[in-house]
Amino acid sequence: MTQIQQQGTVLKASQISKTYAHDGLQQHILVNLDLDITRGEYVVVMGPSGAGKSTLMHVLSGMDSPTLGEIEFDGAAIGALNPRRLTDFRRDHCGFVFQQIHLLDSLSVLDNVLAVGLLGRRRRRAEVVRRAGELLDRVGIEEADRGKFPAMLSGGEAQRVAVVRALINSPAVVFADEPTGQLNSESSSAVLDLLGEVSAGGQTVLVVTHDLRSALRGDRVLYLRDGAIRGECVLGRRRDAEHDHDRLSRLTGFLDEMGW
Ligand SMILES: Nc1ncnc2c1ncn2[C@@H]1O[C@H](COP(=O)(O)OP(=O)(O)OP(=O)(O)O)[C@@H](O)[C@H]1O
Repeated sequence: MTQIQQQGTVLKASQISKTYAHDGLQQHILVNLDLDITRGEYVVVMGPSGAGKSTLMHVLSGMDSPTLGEIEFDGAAIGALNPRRLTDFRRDHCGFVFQQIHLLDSLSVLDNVLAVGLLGRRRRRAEVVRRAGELLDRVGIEEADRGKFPAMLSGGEAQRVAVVRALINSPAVVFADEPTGQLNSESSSAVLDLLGEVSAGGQTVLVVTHDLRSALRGDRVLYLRDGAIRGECVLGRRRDAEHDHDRLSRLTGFLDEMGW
């Protein structure tokens, strides 16, 4: 895998389809979908339940493979990687906030984060510990809670730890499926601020959400229905996204048009 380009397309999906077979019937979840994502872009995916949003995230991140079509990361087809290289790709370049990727029950909060932070790349432990502390502070996980095991956390706390774990390696692409689904307004803002910052710093962020406030943070909002992108709303970059009325009216207008 080559070095990440400084600009241009970081992730490209060409004519991807995903089909599942149920009782002899085929269910087409993604249908001939094309998508180009620019390095550093903050892309939001919205759409009705069952539209294929999570499936799209799984396929784009190499967690699952498309039935047809190709995904390229930085110009290299990830479908051509053998299982070991694919694991390396995910470890070195991707961060995940997916419901299916649970925290490890046998590790404390801090160790869950460090386990990912110390994987693969040679990084100084002290530096990883410092960064973990900084990120945990940012999402409001107190020092006293960092020795706790996942079973002792609320759903919202676990979700915030999962966000920190996804960011600890400064991955090129952060895939976040409903990262604020279990959070109150204050914690949501903390998580969304962090995602905005990493994107401003050049990392690419992909967020699936049903929440308008979360969607307002995106540079571009895609609307997925029946496995295809039915439209997109380019909001552009804006720091104070939640208080920008023009941005809100453009997004709500777009979502009305999409039948949301
Ligand atoms: N592994 C699987 N095997 C069979 N069907 C699947 C599988 N994964 C997803 N599906 C089906 O694909 C469809 C799309 O699911 P997906 O989770 O991608 O939708 P979504 O847009 O993320 O929905 P939601 O907003 O409710 O999370 C659903 O009908 C789901 O049942």
